[in-house]
Amino acid sequence: MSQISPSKKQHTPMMQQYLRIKREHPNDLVFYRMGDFYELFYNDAVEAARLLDITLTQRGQSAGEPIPMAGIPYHSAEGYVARLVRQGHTVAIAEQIGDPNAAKGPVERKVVRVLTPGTLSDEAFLNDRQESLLVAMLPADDRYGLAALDMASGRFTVQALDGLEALTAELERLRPSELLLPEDAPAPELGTQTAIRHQPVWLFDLDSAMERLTTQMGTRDLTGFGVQDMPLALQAAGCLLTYAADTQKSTLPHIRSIVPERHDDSVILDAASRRNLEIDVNVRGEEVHTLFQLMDHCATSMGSRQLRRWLGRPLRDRQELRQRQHAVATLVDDFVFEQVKATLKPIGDIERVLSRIALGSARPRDLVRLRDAMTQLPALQEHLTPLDAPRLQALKDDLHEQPHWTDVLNRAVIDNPPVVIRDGGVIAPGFDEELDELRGIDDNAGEFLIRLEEQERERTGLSTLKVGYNRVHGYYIEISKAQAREAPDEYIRRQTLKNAERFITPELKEFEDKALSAKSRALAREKFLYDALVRELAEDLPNLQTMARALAELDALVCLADCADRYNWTAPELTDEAELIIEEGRHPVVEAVSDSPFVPNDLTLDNQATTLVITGPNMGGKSTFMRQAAVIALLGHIGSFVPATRARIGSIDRIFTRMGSSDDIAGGRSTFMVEMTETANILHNATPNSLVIMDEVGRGTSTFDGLSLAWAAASHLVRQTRALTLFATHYFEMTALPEHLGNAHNLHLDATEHDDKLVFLHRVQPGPASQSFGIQVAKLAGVPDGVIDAARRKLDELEQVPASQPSRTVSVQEAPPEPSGPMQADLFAPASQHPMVDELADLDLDRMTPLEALQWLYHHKKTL
Ligand SMILES: Nc1ncnc2c1ncn2[C@@H]1O[C@H](COP(=O)(O)OP(=O)(O)OP(=O)(O)O)[C@@H](O)[C@H]1O
Repeated sequence: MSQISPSKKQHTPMMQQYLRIKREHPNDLVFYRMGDFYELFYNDAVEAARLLDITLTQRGQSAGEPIPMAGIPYHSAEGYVARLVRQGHTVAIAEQIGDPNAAKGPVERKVVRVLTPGTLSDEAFLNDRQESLLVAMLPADDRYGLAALDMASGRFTVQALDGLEALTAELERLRPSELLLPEDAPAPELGTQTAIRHQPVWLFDLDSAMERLTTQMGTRDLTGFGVQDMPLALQAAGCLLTYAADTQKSTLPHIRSIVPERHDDSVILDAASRRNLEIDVNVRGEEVHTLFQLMDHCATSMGSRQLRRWLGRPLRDRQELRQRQHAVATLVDDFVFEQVKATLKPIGDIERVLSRIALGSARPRDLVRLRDAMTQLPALQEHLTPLDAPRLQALKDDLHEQPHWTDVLNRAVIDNPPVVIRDGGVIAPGFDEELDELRGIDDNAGEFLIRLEEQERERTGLSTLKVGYNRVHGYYIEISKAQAREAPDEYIRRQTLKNAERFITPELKEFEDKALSAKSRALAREKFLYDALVRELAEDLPNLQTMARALAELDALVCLADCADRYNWTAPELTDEAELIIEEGRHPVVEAVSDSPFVPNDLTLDNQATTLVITGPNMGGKSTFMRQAAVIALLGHIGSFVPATRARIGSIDRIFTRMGSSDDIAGGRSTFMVEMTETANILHNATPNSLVIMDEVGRGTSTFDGLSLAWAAASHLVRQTRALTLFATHYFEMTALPEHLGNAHNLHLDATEHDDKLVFLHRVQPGPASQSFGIQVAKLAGVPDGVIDAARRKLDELEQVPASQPSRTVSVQEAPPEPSGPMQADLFAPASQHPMVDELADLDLDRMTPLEALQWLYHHKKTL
């Protein structure tokens, strides 16, 4: 493949210019503007041709070698750029900025913007219901500084994290589009959608970061933002801002504050729990059947993104939650939310419009959207004024009317402007006298030409004479070939066509000069007025951003009220105890997608009952019951109503879930290893205020190992951690736990056999389950009859195993569980007569090599 030749001298001047630009953007695909095309050269061309499936051609030669080239029409560039950026590439747009007529040599060109996955603000590139985040991360030992920016809204946050687990959880929550990290740091495990960019270490320097941040915020220091104790995060923030500003070639005026997100302020969900609870992506990584999808009835995309943020970061601040809840209750009353929602509906994505205004890339329709939003403010005021909720009143104040802007935008912009300002036709008549005058000349042109045509036809007596205009040759008088010879002498030939001749006259030329200059002057004037308007709006950004954020929050609150009404949710009582008490709770998503009626269930987790051991058949509803408890706790912590007739939700600090996982092949960990890693995390980090959900812990290994581990983990949670724990298991032996530990209780779900059919009741009852129905469920799942019969026979056989043999299960009475005693010995108690056990007891492990031990195991395994 042709490489860029190192010798610059031999290249054409244009190529020299290109290579200069390319040298500054070695890692970007450079879109080099040439007339109506963006051209890519050399390796960029090859890469783009492959990625976009466009033709790879050649453009002459430079430095004695052919130049590979691929071109994209300027008008359709947006779609191509979007595709490249979505695939994680970066694109540098080099525009012509000089005047082609004035330039000697190639027109001056400059990179005006670099488009990267995490720094987009254009509508065409973004998912309107989801943020696209640029995140920078700085590791130091086992601590991490993290900064996150949503370029399209200017929301900028920082946080300090302890440990890899916390980092993974945060990255899972933020799902960055692009991640910056020092060049010497290894990239963390992430979803494939994140583009990783290593940055020079010096970009993370603390002093430069402080300088950059204070300049950005226009403050002397950062004390006002409460971030001074987070140096690592600030270093990451500094690097992030440098990178972001560099891509936009702008100072990013819409970033006006830096918000610390402290771990302790929110209910922490680790990465696995976020996935298990299917908050905004389901376990298959899709958005269907998620809590977010169920709840997102927001009127605006700003509201949807706010709701997603709330769900992603449930809060512990009771005051804040109570205020939200009060607002939701007020909106539910008398269905006020319906009116407010209808008023919000016509409002566009003002948050993103304002960012484009700040970045100077706002389009005419953005201004119309802003105007339309402002038109709704009086109605919102009217709806909100009588409502007695402090949060709604605060929002009402932020949504005050904007008479100045409503007036200016109404006068300035026509109703349905074109997509871009390039060809004019955006500024309304009557807004600017000079523009009106220039347009007047242009508008009168039509009349003048008709008059001229009539006059000339009459004067010359030529019936085929007509006056016309084309872009290349300008105005002309056209006469058919047959009559052309009779054209008057002062007619000057301009163009010869097959059947006609075209002429110009001094009068028409004079008119042309005036009309064309009026046209281009009008266009220039219009662009000037448009830019001035955008600049003026940008100066009022703080006020306008407050409005946009209030709109987003109001919309999200209205959405919570809508859900409360639509799904029949109620206000939970938020308490400060370590408790979770639910009456007739439902799982909102299962309820919504299920054809059969959902069976509501109660739950009490408090200091008398910290652990509930849940047994019951497969498909009985254990996972659903546990998940719904977590979802209800989570909803309570975003200020929402919950799917239950009553709920008391204590102050929950973390939600842990250990549920069925798959192999982490990429990470080189088996199912069992993943399961144990997650269990270890819970045992280390859960507190009495944590909600812990354990589903079938231990099933990934042999029965005895699994049961022992499950038992030990559950006992630890009851005795040491005292976390609010739901523990579902298929080990019936686990139901003996409550006999030994007062704070543990049994619950079960049941099924009955009716006419040889299995009917799941889905009703949670006190006490342990009586049987497991595993074989019946297998039958239901379509396992062949022959296999089912064989399984039944095997089951009978196992159930008749004499007590001296290792049994399939350990009955409740036999169950070991002297909690303080050594678990393993107890569990093996019924099997102690087995000769292998005696032999095992006689082994002198201290004198055996690992290999000998392994050989012993192999030997006995063979005899099984
Ligand atoms: N309370 C309920 N009311 C109605 N249907 C329910 C209820 N709970 C669960 N279901 C239905 O039963 C199905 C199985 O539930 P779930 O996965 O919770 O069972 P499980 O006991 O955890 O099964 P397994 O032990 O095989 O994991 C759900 O997909 C749902 O359709």
